[in-house]
Amino acid sequence: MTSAPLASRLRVPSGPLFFPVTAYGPDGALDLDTFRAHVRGGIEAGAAAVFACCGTGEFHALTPEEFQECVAAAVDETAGRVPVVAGAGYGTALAVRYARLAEEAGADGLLAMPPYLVVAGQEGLIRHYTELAAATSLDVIVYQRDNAVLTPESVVELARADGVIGFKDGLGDMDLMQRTVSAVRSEVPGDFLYFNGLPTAELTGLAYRGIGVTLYSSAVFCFAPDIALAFHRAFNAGTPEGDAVVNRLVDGFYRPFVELRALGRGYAVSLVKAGVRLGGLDVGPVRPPLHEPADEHVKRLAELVEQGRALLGDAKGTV
Ligand SMILES: O=CCCC(=O)C(=O)O
Repeated sequence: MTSAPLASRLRVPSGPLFFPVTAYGPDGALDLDTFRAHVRGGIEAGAAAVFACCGTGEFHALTPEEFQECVAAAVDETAGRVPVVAGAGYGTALAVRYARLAEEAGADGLLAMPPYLVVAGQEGLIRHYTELAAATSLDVIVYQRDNAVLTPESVVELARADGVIGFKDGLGDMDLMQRTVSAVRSEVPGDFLYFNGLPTAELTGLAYRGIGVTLYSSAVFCFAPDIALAFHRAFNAGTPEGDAVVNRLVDGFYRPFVELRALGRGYAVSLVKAGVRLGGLDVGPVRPPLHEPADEHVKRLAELVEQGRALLGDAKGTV
């Protein structure tokens, strides 16, 4: 068990960053046993970190009590082998409450989900994230998406703030992200972490690597860990052979998956959860306001996973 700082444990991950789904029983109640099995399976498959109760984990749908139970279960299942990062969101008061619940549950860090509803200005967003980082001993990764879009100047200020160790981009504006990476590199000494945090981050992995962002979140790891691991190995090889495998997986699996995911609102969560069920673990449905994917889309997902696995034979031995 290591007590190394979170940033050093995430900087060069030995495997994918795992964003588990949250399991519910037939009655819609939290199913901790199945959630534990899902987390255990991801760790045994090679996850380098567990990001519990984040977007894919339906942070928005959990009560504070359920949130703390899930984070504690993830901490227990990892047993210090890999870090557990927990979501913390809504307005500052609630985000701080979630942060304290995560700290009590033994989490190693926080992923700062966007504030709720309001489209705040930069001054308010900076106050929000710095107050969240000051509220507990947990380091914070700021998550840019939806109503939480930051200017490069704001990220420079946050990179200087105590307890803010990284920035996860879920927006996908490469011009903005390049200007942000450049501004922080020019003005803040140290090694700030950046993550490609798009819903299916592997699709744009090479583009983000081109601007120096090599860390990414993997939702595919939830339901097709073998495909996500093959991608991770090839992507991190940084060789022409590895990049050729990356492109084969993008062409034959990730692009068609992203195009399928685009067919339904909330599919970045509900289709991933259906994929976990296809793999044999009954994690239950999504909670409202999300809805279940159409049967034909789930059938197509099963076909895509088989198509992706067929590509793994080609990748064997390449990386
Ligand atoms: O690529 C996966 C995105 C997962 C994520 O960012 C989240 O669950 O919050």
